[in-house]
Amino acid sequence: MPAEQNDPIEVVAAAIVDDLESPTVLLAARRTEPSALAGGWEFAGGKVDPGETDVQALHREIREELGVEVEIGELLEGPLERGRWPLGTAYAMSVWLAVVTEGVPAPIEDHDAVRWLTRDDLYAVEWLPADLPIVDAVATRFRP
Ligand SMILES: Nc1nc2c([nH]c(=O)n2[C@H]2C[C@H](O)[C@@H](COP(=O)(O)OP(=O)(O)OP(=O)(O)O)O2)c(=O)[nH]1
Repeated sequence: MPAEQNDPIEVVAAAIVDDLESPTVLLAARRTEPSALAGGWEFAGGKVDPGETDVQALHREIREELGVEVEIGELLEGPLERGRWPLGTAYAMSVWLAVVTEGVPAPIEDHDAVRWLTRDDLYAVEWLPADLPIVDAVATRFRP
C-alpha cells in the first residue's frame, strides 16, 4: 500500500540486553542531534530506508551507530498498529529486544555515550520522553 502523506515515519530500534530470555542490563545511547534532543538517552536505531525491510534497517542502523552485530529477539509490542510505539505524531517506532553477537557497542555515529543500565538504574538516565513506556516494557522482561 503506498504511504499516505500523513502516515508516521517508520523508525526501528533495538533494546539491546545481555540475554534475550532473562535480561539483567539494557543499553542506552545518548543522542548528539538535533539540538532539541541532544543529551537525551534512547534506543539505537533509525529510519527505514525505501526498499529495506525493518529487520534489514535495524541491522544496518545498529552496525552504523554502535559498530556491532546483533541477534534480534522478541518484538516489544507497543499500542499502535503492528506493535509500534508513537514518537509524537510524526514517527512510529518498532522496537525489538536484541543481543550483541559481535563487537563491543561504542558511540560511533549519532551518539556520544553508551551505558549499560541494570534494573536499579533503568531510569537513572534522561530518556527521551517517548521512550519511557518502552523502558517500562523492557523492565517487565528483566530477571526478577
Ligand atoms: N532512533 C531513535 N529515535 C527516537 C527514539 N525516541 C525518540 O523519541 N526518537 C525520535 C528522535 C527523532 O525525532 C525520531 C527519528 O529518529 P532517528 O534516529 O531516525 O532520527 P534522525 O532524524 O536523526 O535520523 P537520521 O536522519 O539520522 O536517519 O525519533 C529512540 O529511542 N530511538
